[in-house]
Amino acid sequence: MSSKRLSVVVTRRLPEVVETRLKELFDVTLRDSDTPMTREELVAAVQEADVLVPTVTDTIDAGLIGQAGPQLKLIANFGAGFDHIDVATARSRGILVSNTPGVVTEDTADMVLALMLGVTRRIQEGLAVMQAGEWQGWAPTAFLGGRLGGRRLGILGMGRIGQAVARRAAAFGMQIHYHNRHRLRPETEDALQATYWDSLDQMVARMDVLSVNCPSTPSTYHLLNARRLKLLKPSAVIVNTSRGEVIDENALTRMLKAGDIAGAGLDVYEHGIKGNPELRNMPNVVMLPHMGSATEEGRVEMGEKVIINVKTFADGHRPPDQVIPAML
Ligand SMILES: NC(=O)C1=CN([C@@H]2O[C@H](COP(=O)(O)OP(=O)(O)OC[C@H]3O[C@@H](n4cnc5c(N)ncnc54)[C@H](O)[C@@H]3O)[C@@H](O)[C@H]2O)C=CC1
Ligand SMILES: O=C(O)C(=O)CO
Repeated sequence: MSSKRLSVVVTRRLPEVVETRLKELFDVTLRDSDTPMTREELVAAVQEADVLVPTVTDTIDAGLIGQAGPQLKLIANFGAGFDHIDVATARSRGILVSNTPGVVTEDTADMVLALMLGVTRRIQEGLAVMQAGEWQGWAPTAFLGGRLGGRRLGILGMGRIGQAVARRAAAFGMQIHYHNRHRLRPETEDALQATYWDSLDQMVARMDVLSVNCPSTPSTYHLLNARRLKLLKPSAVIVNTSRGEVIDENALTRMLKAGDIAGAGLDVYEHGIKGNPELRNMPNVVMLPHMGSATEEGRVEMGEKVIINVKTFADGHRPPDQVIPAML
């Protein structure tokens, strides 16, 4: 397939430099407004495109893939997570799927540490007092938080981002623990000085901070359900930058309200962009609008990965970041 003639439809605005390069390489349809496509627009896109470039806000489910024209051959996602794409249905119709892993790792791990500090050092409360002009001056007993150093960090999902979190947290003097689908190789475990827990229940019960870094898949849906959340120590803090669906958000909200855990740092939500209104006004909850990977540099690198995936496909090869259903 000649890359010049490949028809590529992009569902959201991307950094200008990425859009310019896409225009140079392909017959590309870019989005004018920075809003998600409607379902009707997505249907039209899969009926005309050889390659669809969606992102994490698009639902590419079996119903949509079923309406795709026979020309659709690649879904090149702008994003690392691919829980919004029905990869198995795409595969069954001969449509390849690719994503953008790796380039989001360090920025997202930075944000995990920012959320940890935000909650444990009460940054939100301090900020609110300063913004309201209500600061009464330094006091020995004001705004006392907890020290990260010496605390036990449990990482659920020790992949790229989980390991980048471990490296940062170790530099803060935290003790690193993890639960993962597969145990790491001994040399990797040694390098990270990380302790493996086969039992997620046992790890959850012993941690001071729990960072959620696994993908959203059928097997991780509500992995942190009400029963498991109750195992957390009342002094524990939970940080989620993976996907909202991994935590039962209603159960988490109830526990935070009851003071059954100390706090939460959240970048992603189970109940959509409006979030869970009850969470919003809690001083011990730091909420961000899904901005874990949001750096100028990272977004350009994500675009470059998309371009490499599409170009490689156009040149007759499998995209380097091909996603396969077994990865779920
Ligand atoms: N907040 C943000 O802006 C961003 C969020 N993400 C989210 O972070 C997730 C992780 O990204 P990466 O670290 O790059 O993925 P990765 O694939 O490198 O790591 C995920 C790890 O989770 C483990 N895992 C999968 N299922 C599990 C289970 N049932 N129990 C325990 N461990 C399990 C895997 O074995 C793997 O080690 C993405 O899938 C995405 O949802 C990614 C980038 C930015
Ligand atoms: O890449 C992802 O999966 C995100 O959530 C945004 O970078």
